[in-house]
Amino acid sequence: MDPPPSQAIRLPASLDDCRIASLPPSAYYIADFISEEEEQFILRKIETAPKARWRQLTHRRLQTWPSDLVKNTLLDSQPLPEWLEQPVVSRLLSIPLSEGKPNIFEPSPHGRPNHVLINEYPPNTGIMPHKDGSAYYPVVCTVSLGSSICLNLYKSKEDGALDPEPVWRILQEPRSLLITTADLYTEYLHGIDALSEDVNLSEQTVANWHLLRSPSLYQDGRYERQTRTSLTFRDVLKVSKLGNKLGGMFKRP
Ligand SMILES: O=C(O)CCC(=O)C(=O)O
Ligand SMILES: [Fe+2]
Repeated sequence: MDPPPSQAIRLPASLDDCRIASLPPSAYYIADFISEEEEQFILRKIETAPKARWRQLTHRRLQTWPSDLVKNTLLDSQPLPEWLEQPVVSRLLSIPLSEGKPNIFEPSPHGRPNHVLINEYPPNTGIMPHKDGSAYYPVVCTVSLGSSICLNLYKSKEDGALDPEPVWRILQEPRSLLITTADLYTEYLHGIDALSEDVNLSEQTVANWHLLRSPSLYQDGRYERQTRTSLTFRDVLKVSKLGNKLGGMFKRP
């Protein structure tokens, strides 16, 4: 299965050009981050991965690449497979934060994402509001495939309880990239409602409305979900070179 030829995707000159202005710093949304051919290619790779790659939760299933974390640590020093590096990681690293500035992963420990979580959401499936925790550098890059879906952002109340009404909603279209960082990583929770359709979609209720590829699709305020697959690219802070250590243990003195 060969990757599709690199398409003429026109990326923004910098992330500044696609910042979601109505959110606290900083979140970025690029509607056309990959082509339809690239979307299909990645979906095929996920589908044809060995069955043992899938972890089945009650409603959702997921894959982790190159492997699961153990105590917040990436034990496997293997690189990501080529189909996750190209085109997504290379494109992520090619966009400067502002013109003339480095990319968003430049200050991260490994200078690039080293881990990808793949989540599959059939209609009526979501993910409970949560924070991503301390295992990762606080930059989250999410590529969406197959369907649009709404991500909700929540604020915790003073007493730590969750305010059940989301403060913002971000609509993620298929082939889009969403990047969330900083306060959105540390102070807010994110989640997806388990719905068959997203409702009440409008310029007033969707934070990234002006950055959408096809706002006219949501003109009546509703979107009936198909299966949406997300790829979450992050830099795991702790990487243990277990393989090398084991190699060392078996060396002759
Ligand atoms: O699928 C998504 O967009 C969110 C996934 C997520 O929040 C997570 O796996 O931590
Ligand atoms: Fe998350």
